[in-house]
Amino acid sequence: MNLRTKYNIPNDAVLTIAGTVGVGKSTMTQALADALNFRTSYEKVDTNPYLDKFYADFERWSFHLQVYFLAERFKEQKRIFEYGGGFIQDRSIYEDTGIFAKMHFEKGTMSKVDYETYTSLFDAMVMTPYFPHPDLLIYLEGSFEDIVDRIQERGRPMEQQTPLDYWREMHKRYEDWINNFTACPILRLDINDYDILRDPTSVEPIVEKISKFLHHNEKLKRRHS
Ligand SMILES: Nc1ncnc2c1ncn2[C@@H]1O[C@H](COP(=O)(O)OP(=O)(O)O)[C@@H](O)[C@H]1O
Ligand SMILES: Nc1ncnc2c1ncn2[C@H]1C[C@H](O)[C@@H](COP(=O)(O)O)O1
Repeated sequence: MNLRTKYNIPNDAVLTIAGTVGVGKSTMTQALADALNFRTSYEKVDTNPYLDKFYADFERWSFHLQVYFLAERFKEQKRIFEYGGGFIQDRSIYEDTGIFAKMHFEKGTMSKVDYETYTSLFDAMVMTPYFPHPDLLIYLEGSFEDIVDRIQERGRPMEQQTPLDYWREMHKRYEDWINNFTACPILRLDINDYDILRDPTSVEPIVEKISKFLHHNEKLKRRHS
């Protein structure tokens, strides 16, 4: 019996994985998709035409990059909807505005007019009753030191050349962001509590937690309807 059946995870569920750069979202996306036999929706890094340029010059490229990410994630959202769910999504659309665009605006690497144009586009596309929110956002968290080690280990040159302060600022912002996040239910996982790379059996307790969470929320929804 596969884990989806064993833990009674609805086959149309949409689970999104959130967390700072390098925390382990893509690795978790693959592990959960394999365990549940779900499709994946990845953030494509290698084919992103702006990412390298952005890391070399934040001011010049931050608006272009945000618009690109928004378009890509929106297209993915449409694909997920067309398949009728059953997806694990590598990074949520909410992080683009709540973390990245906001941080670049507040740090002065995105102009006010660009930020306002971007947020009004984002709000019109996403913050509407017509936009399907995920059933669960799985938030991965860990210490700044562990996460920087992972960024180093993965070795993307553009990220290695970025000052540590950038990652420190992002790490802090993520903590504030998740503590105020309300768009959908959240399951928080500490990266020290599992090791899906070296121990494939560690995915099962995560699926069990997801199941409990989804069914608990389902009950709450029924009670309030
Ligand atoms: N559970 C884990 N234990 C140890 N290393 C991990 C784990 N998950 C991911 N990593 C490593 O951390 C790095 C970043 O992981 P990745 O999944 O690409 O992160 P993200 O998608 O959040 O940027 C990769 O080198 C990956 O192999
Ligand atoms: N919205 C974004 N703005 C700026 N940079 C972003 C955004 N979304 C992702 N990124 C960057 C961060 C990483 O360098 C790569 C991939 O992210 P990862 O967390 O490793 O999946 O894209």
